[in-house]
Amino acid sequence: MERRMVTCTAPVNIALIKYWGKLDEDLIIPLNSSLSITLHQESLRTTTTVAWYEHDSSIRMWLNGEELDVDANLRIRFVLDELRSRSRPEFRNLGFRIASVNNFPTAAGLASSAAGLACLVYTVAELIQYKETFPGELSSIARRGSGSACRSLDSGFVKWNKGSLVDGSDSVAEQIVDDMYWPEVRILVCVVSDQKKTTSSTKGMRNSVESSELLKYRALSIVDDHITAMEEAIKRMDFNTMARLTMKDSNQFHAVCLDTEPPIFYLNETSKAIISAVEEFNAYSNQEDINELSNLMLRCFPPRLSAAEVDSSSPSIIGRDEPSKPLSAAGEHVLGKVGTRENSVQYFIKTRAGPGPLRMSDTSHLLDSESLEPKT
Ligand SMILES: Nc1ncnc2c1ncn2[C@@H]1O[C@H](COP(=O)(O)OP(=O)(O)OP(=O)(O)O)[C@@H](O)[C@H]1O
Ligand SMILES: C[C@@](O)(CCOP(=O)(O)OP(=O)(O)O)CC(=O)O
Repeated sequence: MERRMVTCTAPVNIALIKYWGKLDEDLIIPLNSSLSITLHQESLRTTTTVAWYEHDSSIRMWLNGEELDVDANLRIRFVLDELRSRSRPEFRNLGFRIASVNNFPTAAGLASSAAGLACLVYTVAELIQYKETFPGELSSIARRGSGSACRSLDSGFVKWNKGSLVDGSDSVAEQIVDDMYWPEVRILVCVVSDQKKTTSSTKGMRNSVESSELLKYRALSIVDDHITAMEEAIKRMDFNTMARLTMKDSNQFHAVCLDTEPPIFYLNETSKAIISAVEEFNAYSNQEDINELSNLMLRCFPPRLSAAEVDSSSPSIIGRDEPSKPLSAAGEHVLGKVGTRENSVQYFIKTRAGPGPLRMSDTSHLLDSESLEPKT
């Protein structure tokens, strides 16, 4: 049999209206619909290579060079078994060899599970040459790997409909507009910490479902209206409404975290100072220019790392070595109020909306074609 190996990349998505809480833990059916922006893969991406293994049905997988215990990772197993069962009959007893790398910190709140599981699903689907039998079918498989992953299979702005069927089959993602629709939108990611979060999203949302009264109110009475308003704002390219709703939802999500027993603290003093600085900047100016904002952020939060220390190949990283530029009057005003906090931010990533998963050429494979282990 011809050896088949496929390599693809997939994007990170950042929720503007957040998914937090499951109606069904096993099926990963969310309590509420959510909506995200797909970030450009020139900045943040997962790359995954999947190869068939002809000798038996075993699965081995390496994440960022370290071998994973696939048997212990039920979600990855589920996704792979689900897709393998949809391959041609002669392939169903074969194994997989998989290598994946994230070009950004894993499990630090930068949606690595979203990019990672979306990439895995897309790459295996390419390998087995699977065509969706209904719109969103691949997103419903990715959802079983990690809820937010279902939103990383499309470009631009994407909505995950919670659905209403008990088996979760209509809990799928759909694109609102693609990445070319509103090309002016820019995203500045402030990496405050690149360490693993102390509470994973899965555990955190489980605790919130069990203990937060605010979460129930949010899911039942607030989110649907916010999703409708957000979708309309995106379609008419109304930046102020989109930004206001995004902040409202993010603050509400952190309020739910505080309302959880035991309380979850994802924001630290630096994240709060960043929020205040952006609020000041918006209140004082009509500036929609990302360069103005990033100049100000660099002055208020001079980063600890240089771009080369993070990833010398990425043009989107703004680090310690970025030359500082003169501030506008608004910037000077905010800097005067907020002050300077050296080394509290690791680095910044300036990016924009981008495409969904992409298939790479054969020269990009992460696995050695003979040993089927990661290339060194
Ligand atoms: N490239 C990848 N391929 C497959 N699985 C991955 C990949 N990257 C991350 N994961 C899985 O996702 C887990 C991390 O998910 P977790 O939800 O804790 O963090 P996060 O996604 O970075 O943060 P958040 O969901 O809050 O944005 C990893 O432990 C691993 O199981
Ligand atoms: C705060 C969030 O990023 C939570 C993401 O949670 P996950 O999708 O990582 O959770 P699981 O479904 O348990 O894998 C909000 C969001 O992306 O919508």
